[in-house]
Amino acid sequence: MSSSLLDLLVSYRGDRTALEITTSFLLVACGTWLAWHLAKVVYNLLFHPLAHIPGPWLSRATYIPEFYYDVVRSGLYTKQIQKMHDKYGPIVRINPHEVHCADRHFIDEIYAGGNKKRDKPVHQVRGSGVAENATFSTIGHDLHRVRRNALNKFFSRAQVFRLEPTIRDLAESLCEKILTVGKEAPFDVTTALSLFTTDVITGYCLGDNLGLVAQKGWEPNFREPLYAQLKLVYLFRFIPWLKHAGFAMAMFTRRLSEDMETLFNVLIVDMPNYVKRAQANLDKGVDDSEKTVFGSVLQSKDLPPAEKTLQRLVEEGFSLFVAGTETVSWALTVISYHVLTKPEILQKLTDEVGEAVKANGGEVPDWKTLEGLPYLGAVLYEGLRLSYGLASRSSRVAPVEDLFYQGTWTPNGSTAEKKVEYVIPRGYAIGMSAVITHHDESIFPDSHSFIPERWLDEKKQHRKDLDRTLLSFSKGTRGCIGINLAYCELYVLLALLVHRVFPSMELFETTEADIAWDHDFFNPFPVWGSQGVRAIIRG
Ligand code: HEM
Repeated sequence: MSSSLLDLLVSYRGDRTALEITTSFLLVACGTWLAWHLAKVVYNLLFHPLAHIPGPWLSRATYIPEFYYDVVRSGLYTKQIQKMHDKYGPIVRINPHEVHCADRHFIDEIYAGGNKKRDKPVHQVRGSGVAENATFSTIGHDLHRVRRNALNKFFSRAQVFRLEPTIRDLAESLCEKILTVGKEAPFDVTTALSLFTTDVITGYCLGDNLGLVAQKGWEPNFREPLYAQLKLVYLFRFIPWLKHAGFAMAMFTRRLSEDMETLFNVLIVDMPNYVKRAQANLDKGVDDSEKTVFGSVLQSKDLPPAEKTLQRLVEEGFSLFVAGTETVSWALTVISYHVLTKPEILQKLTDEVGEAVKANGGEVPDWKTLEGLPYLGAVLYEGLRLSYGLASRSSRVAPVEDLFYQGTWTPNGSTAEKKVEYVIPRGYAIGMSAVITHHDESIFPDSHSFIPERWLDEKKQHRKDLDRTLLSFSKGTRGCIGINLAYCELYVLLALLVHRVFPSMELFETTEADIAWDHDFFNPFPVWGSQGVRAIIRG
């Protein structure tokens, strides 16, 4: 405190020292702060609209447990949520304003489609970093519908069929690269696959792929920089302004790593240029709405001009880039691990794909034909189940209707089934987590094992009832828009890997711990210190 201010304070209260006045002021401020928070705790526990939902008192009263487990302990809150379900039942309150559900029968209510309105919770969306105006991060249902409709056509099945030859070329090139570069030294499988997924998404959405598969080795790639961004998502939920500081810092330090430098060049230099190019083409009357996502969005008649600004489109592009790379490469990594460690599964898969290749004149058939191969499909679905998509919960808010939950629960140590009924009032978040639902033993027995056969019925047909519980792509109006593109990539690349690469590929110093979910930052992460899934080409 400056001496003139001290003088002033002393002159006002001559009988007390400035120190005493300052101390009193601080005590009053702290007391008010404490009283306010205590009042909030009492309100949250006793009078809040979610007060009737069970859960640990500290989670019902404050965000402290979520902050502690997700930020301080790094992505561990989902595990605590699992424990809460074990103790309190299928519906639990995990923070003052949010409920979590572990009952698959409620999926269609939470992740509703059609005309039911579903917002995303603000707390969750804050984690989306700088792409806060992308479709993925849109909070309100109505704005989300407008933004998503503008993208829908570009991600339709018909559009993916049109671009399948490009995906196929890249998949063939990746197999070639693995077979040659993979002979020299063990390589990281996820990184190799992410070169393909990055090229696909940039080629598909921007019209130009980045040429990562075509480059000589595995570097540069975006895996580490993207993971570094993901590791901040929970921190941003609690301190949202940090995302701008974090972005500025990353800009400042980007020259420290070649990968970071390349990623930032794509996001900050290339992405705006792609938007400008699409706008220039539109102005010239050139129709590239089927070639680039920006061309498609700029031509949308439903989207008002405010939604077509350079900044918003760059954020949309950034979000597509992130959503479309790690998800696909992680699913294929998990599948590769299981197939290569289970000879009987590899054999069945090789036989089925081999037959299809024979019937197709020696070539791996197209996506449509591959979709008809039951065992290949079963392996893919089982891989999607155990790679989870998003590992952290994804919640929805029903803004104009209360949700009624009715279910049953048998508490631990009891044999008696209890009826459970709750109303989740409108305006409050409720979500589920794939890492919990995908281990519901009532529908996926021996759920931690990789068993493709569970997806096949007696007639070797795909079991649709299991699909209804698969949350890998989420469900409803906010479900994955890239699902067709993802399936095309997964079918085509997996069939090529089985036919051409797996016969000479061996895992290198890799165990199940390298793929099993240990913690999460949106995406699932294996145990700290994991060296990743590594492999080498023999012979
Ligand atoms: C195996 C691959 C993939 C998985 C497992 C996956 C999973 C998911 C999940 C779980 C969501 C819902 C997110 C939420 O609830 O907040 C989602 C949304 C989304 N995904 Fe995917 N995804 C995959 C591939 C792709 C691809 C290739 C793209 C391509 C662009 C993509 C683009 C998106 C977008 C834009 C959204 C937001 C949709 C919206 O909010 O309307 N995803 N994805």
